[in-house]
Amino acid sequence: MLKDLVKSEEFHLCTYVSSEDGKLWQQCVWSQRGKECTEVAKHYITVAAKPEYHPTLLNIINTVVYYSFEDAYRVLQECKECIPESKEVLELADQCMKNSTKGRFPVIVIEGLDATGKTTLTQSLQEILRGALLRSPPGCLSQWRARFDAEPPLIRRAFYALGNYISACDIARESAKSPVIVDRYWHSTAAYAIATEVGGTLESLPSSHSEVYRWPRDLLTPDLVVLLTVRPEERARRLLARGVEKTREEAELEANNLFRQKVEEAYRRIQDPACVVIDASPSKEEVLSEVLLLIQKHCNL
Ligand SMILES: Nc1nc2c(ncn2[C@@H]2O[C@H](COP(=O)(O)OP(=O)(O)OP(=O)(O)O)[C@@H](O)[C@H]2O)c(=O)[nH]1
Ligand SMILES: Nc1ncnc2c1ncn2[C@@H]1O[C@H](COP(=O)(O)OP(=O)(O)O)[C@@H](O)[C@H]1O
Repeated sequence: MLKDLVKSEEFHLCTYVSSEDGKLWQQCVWSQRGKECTEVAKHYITVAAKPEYHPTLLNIINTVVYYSFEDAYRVLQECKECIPESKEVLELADQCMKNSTKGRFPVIVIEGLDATGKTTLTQSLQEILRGALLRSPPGCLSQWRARFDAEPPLIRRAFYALGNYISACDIARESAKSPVIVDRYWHSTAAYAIATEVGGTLESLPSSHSEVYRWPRDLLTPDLVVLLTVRPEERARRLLARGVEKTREEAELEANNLFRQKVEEAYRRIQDPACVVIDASPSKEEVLSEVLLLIQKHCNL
């Protein structure tokens, strides 16, 4: 490109030089074919204060993380012409009560990266607590999941957000009858969206008090959220042993340690309710008994 510039009749070029006193200057030069370069401007470069939010954060709220049913619903409404499946998702969303209210029984959400043991633990908890086992996105959306996973973040995350609201409707109904165990819910939606959208290192994640981690006002709040964590090598061993096809994001988690760390850190920063972190590396039986103790303590069960 530079050689194309030099061939052109005239061009402007900026270079950065430091003066003896250590100051940094931007020197803009202008040149005409065959003539000497002429300095046209010289600017002193100063260090700006670190912005409150990482630039990639500014477009997260309500474009990849949704904080109300309406915001997520509106995105899929816009997609009805180009993604016909949106109509059916919206019809299911229409049937769910907005602002579903939790029943008198406790609602426990189990979160964690793939292969941390959520499926195993939630099935055992369902049996022991004689509760209902739900998941987000709910089964009624499974047939369209791959379709929306292929869409850009704006649409994909709206799909998962609506999935949480539809699951919330099921949680409200079931928690009137028995304890409810949920395999993934809002924390997964927010953590994967934030970790995917925020570039850079762990330091680029919004600070723990950022509004990006707040719980949606209109989404049913669980009594307890347990985050299962496992050492990366143990998780890889379990994934291999399970031999199940990974989602694109799981493949990404495998390949990209930084992305995995960002997802886990985003999980930990979400508030109201915050996750209770459990090391799920021990045996299934040990993990189960630790989580049961936690449930007894938090939910008086
Ligand atoms: N459930 C859920 N999954 C999401 C969401 N956003 C992204 N994902 C992706 O979907 C993958 C897992 O979806 P699941 O339906 O839980 O698939 P699974 O095989 O049951 O995963 P495990 O529950 O970890 O066994 C996650 O690992 C993410 O890569 C979300 O909002 N909710
Ligand atoms: N505590 C544990 N110790 C050893 N292996 C486990 C444990 N929990 C689950 N597993 C095994 O790890 C694999 C992934 O577990 P799974 O429950 O499917 O995780 P997730 O639902 O989080 O993806 C399965 O083969 C399962 O049998």
